[in-house]
Amino acid sequence: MTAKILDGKKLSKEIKEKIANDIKALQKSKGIIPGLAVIIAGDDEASHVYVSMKEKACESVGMYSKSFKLPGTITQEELLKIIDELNDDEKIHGILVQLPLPPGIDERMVNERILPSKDIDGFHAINHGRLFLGEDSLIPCTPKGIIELIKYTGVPISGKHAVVIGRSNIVGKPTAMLLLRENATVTICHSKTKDLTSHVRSADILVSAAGIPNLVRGNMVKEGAIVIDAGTRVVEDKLVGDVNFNEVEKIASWLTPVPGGVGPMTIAMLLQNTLKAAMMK
Ligand SMILES: NC(=O)C1=CN([C@@H]2O[C@H](COP(=O)(O)OP(=O)(O)OC[C@H]3O[C@@H](n4cnc5c(N)ncnc54)[C@H](OP(=O)(O)O)[C@@H]3O)[C@@H](O)[C@H]2O)C=CC1
Ligand SMILES: Nc1nc(=O)c2c([nH]1)NC[C@@H]1CN(c3ccc(C(=O)N[C@@H](CCC(=O)O)C(=O)O)cc3)C=[N+]21
Repeated sequence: MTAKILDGKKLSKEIKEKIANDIKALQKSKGIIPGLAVIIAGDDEASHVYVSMKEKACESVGMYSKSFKLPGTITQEELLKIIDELNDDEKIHGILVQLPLPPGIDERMVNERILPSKDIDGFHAINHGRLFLGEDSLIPCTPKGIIELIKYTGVPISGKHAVVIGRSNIVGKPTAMLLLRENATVTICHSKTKDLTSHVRSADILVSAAGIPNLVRGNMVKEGAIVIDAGTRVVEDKLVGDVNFNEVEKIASWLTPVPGGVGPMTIAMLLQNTLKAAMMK
């Protein structure tokens, strides 16, 4: 079997076109232009690249965006003050604080300061809690994008065995919860998992979000599985995922590339969440 490529770039483009139309309609009916504020502290090069991608994406769909490029020496108090101002800013519907933050700043405290209704990353405890309760909420962008990609295959999720590698609060855990919501039987693996291969081998749907290149090899994957590679790591100036693409391509039914898979979907979902937050007003 040769896997069909799950093209996140193409799907994200389709989603962005729909968002652009919805924004026009919202502006016409209610006079609202969705606005996103992105805060970045420090001068990590990769983070700045992501932030400029987000700015460009906002512009491409007609969204208002405002970026705060802060020095790595910013104090927690100063950062919290900016969030307070943005919470009160009528033009801003979504606030994103680019992670990781400089050392000494409490990420949880910062995320909890964002109004849950403006938390378009879905990292506030209220939004995590709502997701776990199965209530409507702002859902973290990467997990949301992963589910969209799986749905795009047209293969039903219900009753399938889904294996998620990784249990972080921003990718692994919410992805597992969304798969459960779609009625998959879910296994979560992590660094202490014994015999990762035996779990992965029984997966009809595999999502890898560990950040370890070559973690998933061809001989670990079940014939015909859907494989989503959320991992990203720069190796010799190239962006690589967790999955050995050439090996797994021969076994899986569907496979996401890196780049061009989960990454562009994350950005599309960020815009979708900002639109949703603006529409909730
Ligand atoms: N494309 C995109 O839009 C995005 C991509 N990413 C990428 O996704 C990956 C994960 O991100 P994030 O969740 O923030 O990362 P974390 O480092 O927070 O989490 C990594 C997870 O992988 C687990 N893990 C590490 N090594 C192994 C192993 N050998 N076997 C099984 N599990 C393992 C860890 O287990 P334990 O909990 O035991 O430590 C942990 O749960 C990264 O590569 C990141 O760059 C992230 C966000 C967005
Ligand atoms: N508060 C917060 N929210 C985030 O959503 C968040 C964050 N912090 N910190 C960093 C991670 C990482 N992240 C990515 C987004 C897009 C791509 C993406 O579009 N990547 C392209 C390639 C880009 C390249 O070539 O480097 C792709 O995979 O095709 C990747 C990674 C969002 N993150």
